[in-house]
Amino acid sequence: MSVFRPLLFKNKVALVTGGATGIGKAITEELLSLGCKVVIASRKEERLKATVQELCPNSNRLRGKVCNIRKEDQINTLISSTLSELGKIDYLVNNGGGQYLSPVADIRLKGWDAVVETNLTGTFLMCKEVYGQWMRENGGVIVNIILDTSRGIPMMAHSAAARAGVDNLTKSLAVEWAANGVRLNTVAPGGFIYSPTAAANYGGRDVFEKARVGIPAKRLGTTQEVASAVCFLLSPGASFISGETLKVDGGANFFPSLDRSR
Ligand SMILES: CCCCCCC/C=C/C(=O)SCCNC(=O)CCNC(=O)[C@H](O)C(C)(C)COP(=O)(O)OP(=O)(O)OC[C@H]1O[C@@H](n2cnc3c(N)ncnc32)[C@H](O)[C@@H]1OP(=O)(O)O
Ligand SMILES: NC(=O)C1=CN([C@@H]2O[C@H](COP(=O)(O)OP(=O)(O)OC[C@H]3O[C@@H](n4cnc5c(N)ncnc54)[C@H](OP(=O)(O)O)[C@@H]3O)[C@@H](O)[C@H]2O)C=CC1
Repeated sequence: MSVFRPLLFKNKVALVTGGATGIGKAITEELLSLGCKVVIASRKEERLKATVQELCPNSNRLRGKVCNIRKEDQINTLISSTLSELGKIDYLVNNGGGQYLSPVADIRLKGWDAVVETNLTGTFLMCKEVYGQWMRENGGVIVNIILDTSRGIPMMAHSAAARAGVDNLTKSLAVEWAANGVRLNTVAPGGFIYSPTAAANYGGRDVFEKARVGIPAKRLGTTQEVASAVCFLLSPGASFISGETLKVDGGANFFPSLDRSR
């Protein structure tokens, strides 16, 4: 059950990238339950269709739109078509993203560029376009999902660099756009929020289970727990919070050792 008051969200329009799977799907579910209209956007049409069918089969409060956030023209169309269909964009959640595991020595330039384009440039383009087409005149709230990069991320250095860029971009925009009524914050999940799609990218549930020892709470995080943090930051309850980074990691950042061999 939602911990938020539905009235605060009723009839708001939210755009969630990567909203068909994992954390994004949990955010979508929470926003729908609060009365929002939601547009989910990502590359694979079949995932979008399946999620729309599962969560909202009999209404058009949930729409899926194919968009690769590495493509500026596709982002432009995503924003303009959302505005022409739904009339406004109150909330943007930049959740779509990812990377692959590799030591830095083996990362090729093409792979580095792919990860930076997806996570940093994609977020920059989404923010810039939604601001230019709507939020500059009308205000709004943006939440960017990153990884917690505060101690670096060995084997994911490309993504860590890109996500740290998103974190800092968020702070700059929070200042630049404050006078236009736009708030932006970052949510930084610790490494191990279990979802089937996330696990599939990293060798299955076992890889996530092994991380428990490094988490003071001794359990994995859930996608719903990330969704709650996102909805708090979107809500009027956070109306004087901007440029902040909220970690959702069960205290893992403060744990002295992430030695996963124990
Ligand atoms: C020890 C376990 C740690 C678990 C940590 C858990 C914490 C984090 C969890 C999450 O982030 S969950 C989200 C996971 N989801 C994803 O990561 C999915 C999205 N990922 C991607 O789409 C890709 O990783 C991408 C690189 C961002 C985009 O890939 P795409 O295939 O679209 O790019 P291309 O342009 O085709 O490839 C460019 C280039 O990139 C290199 N590369 C891509 N994938 C890999 C790979 N798996 N291994 C090595 N290299 C890869 C490669 O150089 C590609 O060029 P070519 O060699 O194919 O010419
Ligand atoms: N699970 C975890 O432990 C953690 C996850 N995160 C981050 O949270 C976010 C959600 O991850 P999670 O739900 O776990 O994993 P998922 O793999 O389920 O989510 C990634 C989503 O991003 C979308 N996506 C990827 N590349 C693009 C692109 N170029 N354009 C548009 N959409 C794209 C994918 O859809 P499609 O492939 O159809 O395009 C997918 O829906 C990601 O940014 C992830 O890195 C951060 C910390 C920890």
